[in-house]
Amino acid sequence: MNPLAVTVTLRRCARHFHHHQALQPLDLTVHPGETLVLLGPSGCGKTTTLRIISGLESCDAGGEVWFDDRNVTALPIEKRNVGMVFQNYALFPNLNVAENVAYGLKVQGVARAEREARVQEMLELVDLSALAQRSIDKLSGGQKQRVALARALAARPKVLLFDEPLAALDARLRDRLRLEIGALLKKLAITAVYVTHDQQEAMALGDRIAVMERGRLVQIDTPQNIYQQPASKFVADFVGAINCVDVDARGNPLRFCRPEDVLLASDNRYRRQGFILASTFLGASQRLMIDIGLATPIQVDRHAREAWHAGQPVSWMLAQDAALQFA
Ligand SMILES: Nc1ncnc2c1ncn2[C@@H]1O[C@H](COP(=O)(O)OP(=O)(O)OP(=O)(O)O)[C@@H](O)[C@H]1O
Repeated sequence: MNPLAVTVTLRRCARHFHHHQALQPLDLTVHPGETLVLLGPSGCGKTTTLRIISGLESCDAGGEVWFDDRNVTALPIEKRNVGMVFQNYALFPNLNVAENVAYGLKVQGVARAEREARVQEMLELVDLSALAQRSIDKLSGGQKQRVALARALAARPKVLLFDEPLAALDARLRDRLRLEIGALLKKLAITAVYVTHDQQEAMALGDRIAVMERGRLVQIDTPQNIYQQPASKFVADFVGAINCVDVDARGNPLRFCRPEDVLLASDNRYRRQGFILASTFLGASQRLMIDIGLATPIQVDRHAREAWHAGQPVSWMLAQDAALQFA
C-alpha cells in the first residue's frame, strides 16, 4: 500500500447545465490506492463526475469534494494536484517527449536537476527513455499516450484521472496499453479514477466499477460482482451479453443468464429443448444462437473446437447458480 495515496470523497455532488440535470446528487468514495472505473453509456455523466473531481467543473451548490480530510471543493484544478490523461493526449506538438514530460514541473518551479531526474524516471516507467528527444508528431498513438501518462505522473499527483485514454487507439494497441496502464497503476498504488464506456477495459482495470445510468450511480462493486450479480438488467446488459431464458404467463421476462452459463448437449440429457439457428466463429470460442421457443433466441458461448452446427437440435439447462433475476 502506498502511504501517500489519498481518499477521494464526493458528497452530494450534482451538476445541471441549463435545465438538464447531467448528474444527480452523487455520494462516492474512492479508496486510497484504488482504481475506480466510471462505466456507462454516452451522456450518463462520467466525464462530468471526473471533471468535478479534477476541479475543471464545479458541482452545484451544496456538493463537496474531499481529498482525505481536506475540502477541495473551492480549489481550482491547479491547486488540487491531480494528473489527467485524456483521449486526445493534449500534448504540446512543438516540444519533444522529454520537454512535454518536464513541462508541468517547470511551471511548478521544480529545479532543473530534480526536473531532469524525474523526467528520466518517468520515461523509464513508461518505457520511453530511448525516445526522449523525439518530437511528438513522430510518435505512434500508443507512444503519445505513454508520454501523456508520464507527464501526468511527473508532478507526483495525489489523484490520477483518466478520460477514455484508449478510445482513439486501434484494438491491438488498446489491449497492450490497457495491460501496461493496469500494471503501472498496481505498481504505483495511486488513487485513480478512470472513465470508459468499454466494459472490457473496466473489468480489466477497475478494482471497483461504478456503473452510471442517466446521471445516476446505479451500482458500485468489484468487476466480478458487477458481472455475476448485476443489480439491474441495465447493468447486466451493459457489462456483457445476457439471455432471457424464462418468461411469465404474459411473456414478461423472469430469468436471465450469461451466454457462457448454458450447459448444452447434442442428445436429450437435459430437460429443455432447442435448436441451433446459427453459429459465429470467434477464434477461441463460437457463439451459438439457439431457438428455445421464446420470442428471442438465446446466445450460448462454446469452445471453438466443439462441433455444433446450424439446424442441430440440442437439449440444455442453466449451470448451477447461473440464473439472474431482477426486481
Ligand atoms: N458544458 C456542458 N454544457 C451543457 N451540457 C453538458 C455540458 N457538459 C456535459 N453536458 C451534458 O451532460 C450530460 C452528461 O455528460 P458527460 O460528458 O458527463 O457524459 P459522459 O457519460 O462522459 O458521456 P461521453 O461518454 O459521451 O463522454 C450529457 O447529456 C451532456 O450533453
